[in-house]
Amino acid sequence: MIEMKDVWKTYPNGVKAVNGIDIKIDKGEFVYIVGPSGAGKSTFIKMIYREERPTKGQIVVNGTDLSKLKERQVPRLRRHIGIVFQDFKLLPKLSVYENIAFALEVIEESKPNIRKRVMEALDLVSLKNKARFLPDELSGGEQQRVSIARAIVNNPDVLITDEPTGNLDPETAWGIMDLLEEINNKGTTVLMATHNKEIVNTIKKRVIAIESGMIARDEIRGEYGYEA
Ligand SMILES: Nc1ncnc2c1ncn2[C@@H]1O[C@H](COP(=O)(O)OP(=O)(O)OP(=O)(O)O)[C@@H](O)[C@H]1O
Repeated sequence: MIEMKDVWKTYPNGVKAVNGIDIKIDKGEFVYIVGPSGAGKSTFIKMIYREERPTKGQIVVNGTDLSKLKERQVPRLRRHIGIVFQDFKLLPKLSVYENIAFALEVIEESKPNIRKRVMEALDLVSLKNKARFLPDELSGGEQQRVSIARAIVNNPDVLITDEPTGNLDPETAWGIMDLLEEINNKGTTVLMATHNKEIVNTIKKRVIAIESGMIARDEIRGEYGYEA
């Protein structure tokens, strides 16, 4: 599903963010990416959806060798990858419905099809009743649920989340975790970069720890392993 072979990333300013990573993540896994601030977690994640390109090494996602991917083929890769950010990144002037539909309209789905799929996604995140609301009329947890609905509306093979609970209070964060587990149980691979010690130590999953751009630990049912 996701495979990295001897992957390195040096940014143009000389920062060595990833220093020789080998990893394999299978279809249907749920993986936490943990590690100190600045360790390279976001860089690792960004390379999977081709937001950043490695300086060296091979990355294969869903059978596609990303180094062979032309710029115009990147949207097709992203159709198989849902992405959720800490700060939601919803479009402020579009309604909840439109924010989610936007992800489908760009791939030229028919209107009835869009409606069906957006409402299914909203149903999954229990927000059908807020379809017409604007993002800033929602709580943080609701906004994060909208961003998850947007990420999964294309039925992606992989859901990548970078600190999805970072801006949420603890109770809301647990609700987001229920949702990510539900999505994972339907077969979607979930990758979650997080600093949330309590969640990692309670909902046990594979833990990949990155330190100084290298894999420091890779455990099947791991612990967070750092002070919160
Ligand atoms: N676009 C960039 N240009 C230059 N350096 C960068 C860039 N993005 C990240 N870095 C540097 O690369 C290193 C790894 O950053 P990265 O964001 O991947 O870490 P992280 O583990 O996600 O950190 P955090 O937990 O704080 O989000 C850091 O030293 C950071 O300053």
